[in-house]
Amino acid sequence: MEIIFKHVTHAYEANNPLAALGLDDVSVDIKDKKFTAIIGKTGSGKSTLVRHINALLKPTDGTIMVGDREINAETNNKNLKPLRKNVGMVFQFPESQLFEDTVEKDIMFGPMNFGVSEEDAKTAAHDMIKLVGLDEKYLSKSPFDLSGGQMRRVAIAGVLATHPETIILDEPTAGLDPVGRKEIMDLFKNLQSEGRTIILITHNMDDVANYADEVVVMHDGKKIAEGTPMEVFNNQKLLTDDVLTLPQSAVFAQKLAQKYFKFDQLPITISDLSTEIKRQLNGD
Ligand SMILES: Nc1ncnc2c1ncn2[C@@H]1O[C@H](COP(=O)(O)OP(=O)(O)OP(=O)(O)O)[C@@H](O)[C@H]1O
Repeated sequence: MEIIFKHVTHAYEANNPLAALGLDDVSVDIKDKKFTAIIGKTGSGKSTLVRHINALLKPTDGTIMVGDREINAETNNKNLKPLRKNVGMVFQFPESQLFEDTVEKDIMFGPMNFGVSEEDAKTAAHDMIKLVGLDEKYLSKSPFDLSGGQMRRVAIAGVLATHPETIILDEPTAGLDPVGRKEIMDLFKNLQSEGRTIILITHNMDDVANYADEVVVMHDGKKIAEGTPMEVFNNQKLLTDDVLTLPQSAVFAQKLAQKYFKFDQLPITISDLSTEIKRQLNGD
């Protein structure tokens, strides 16, 4: 689903003209079926931006088009269910939202809340637990007997069980080990290849380089850049202004460029870097 922000401003403290804006005149087009990463320092407005997509927050000014649904300052809270069914949101530490006494009931909660029958919700729970890489035997366990990584997967399964077309992830891998992180990121990339639109907030620049098609850079409530990961990580102004950090491969390439190698564009993934090094060593 295409999501278009048109001049969106969000004032958390509308009555205080001195307070910083959560969003300041942001226009951005998040493309259908793409994997878009939202990056920027702490407090730059990333979470505020994505919370407008399912109308958890309403703009003070401007509009957001989510498919053909418009969200603006006047949008009321009635009839938001179709939107929220279509836009699944995985918050930071989603396991903190688990509350049922079995994993199965927890995963079924979302679909049943959206009017799906108990039988279909059960089927969804069985399908989704496998999709997130857990055995069906976990369905009868208490979510609170699981490890942190397993709880995270159950919480994600609960969001996926409503079959949202767009999935918003607010640092979904925070606190996971590298293997757990890669498995979860690969899962989201697979969901994208099945036709979902993925929006990821992250502080992990390697995940941006490895998984995203598009990047939006936020700073002080404003969108200050957008483009492919290659374009954004090679944007000298962003680097000089210290608004973003680089993926590890690009940092390594910068070091190599001080002595032995020359890069017209900084490689941003291990595979790009090794291809470029091989090319230069062969004198191509
Ligand atoms: N509930 C709130 N009330 C008042 N101000 C808020 C509220 N939530 C966020 N803000 C402010 O809005 C601005 C943007 O915050 P936001 O949480 O969107 O940033 P972020 O980029 O997601 O940060 P982080 O990376 O730490 O999650 C910050 O100045 C923040 O202090």
